[in-house]
Amino acid sequence: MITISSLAHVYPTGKKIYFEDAKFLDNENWLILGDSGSGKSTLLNIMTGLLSPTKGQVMLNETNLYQLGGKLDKFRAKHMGIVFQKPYFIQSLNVTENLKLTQSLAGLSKNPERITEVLESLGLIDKRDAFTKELSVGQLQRLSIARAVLNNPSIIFADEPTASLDDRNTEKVLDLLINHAGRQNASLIVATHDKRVKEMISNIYFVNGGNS
Ligand SMILES: Nc1ncnc2c1ncn2[C@@H]1O[C@H](COP(=O)(O)OP(=O)(O)OP(=O)(O)O)[C@@H](O)[C@H]1O
Repeated sequence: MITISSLAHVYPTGKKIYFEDAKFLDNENWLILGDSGSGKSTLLNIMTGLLSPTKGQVMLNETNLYQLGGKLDKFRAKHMGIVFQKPYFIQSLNVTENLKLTQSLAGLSKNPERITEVLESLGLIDKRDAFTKELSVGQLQRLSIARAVLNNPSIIFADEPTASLDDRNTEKVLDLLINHAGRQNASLIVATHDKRVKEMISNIYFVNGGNS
């Protein structure tokens, strides 16, 4: 479960954004909706520990993210899966090596069986030795999901995961995300503008920019 309370962020430009308190429970799928510029990415960055909020707190179960100090990066790698709008991978490593890196950044021991299992479930096993530049956009997005679910995180975040995908791949990618989150009893939190995604997830958290 992830809980946000009294969250607000002020950018150096003076732009202030306030966020309603919320609890996102295990096994729940949520959409983060809001107009362009309302603060969806800001919220995801705060919830993933990438942007320290000006005020308020983020608790993942019993852990207060912003009290972790130097342990935050390893904590994130172990307990959170993140799918970004544009997948980025280490170009000089192949698919399997990129996933091995995800295990080691979380301080986990090597688990090649888990890598095989995840690649199989995402239809990427025949690409295990390929370099990421050899993958299509849809395959890269599935590899992002592989990386996000690999360490069995308790929460999976996705920021506009379907923006560059056609209808068929959008449905596939969303199905896979929902499926994997469900299998792991994780919560899934998706920020999107995509109407196609809105039909597939029913819990909605609105970001209204908290104009002030
Ligand atoms: N680094 C920054 N410095 C100053 N202002 C910023 C910064 N990042 C975002 N903002 C401002 O904060 C507000 C929220 O931005 P954010 O990217 O979170 O919105 P969003 O809802 O994700 O938008 P979109 O749907 O267009 O991606 C916007 O007004 C934006 O201009």
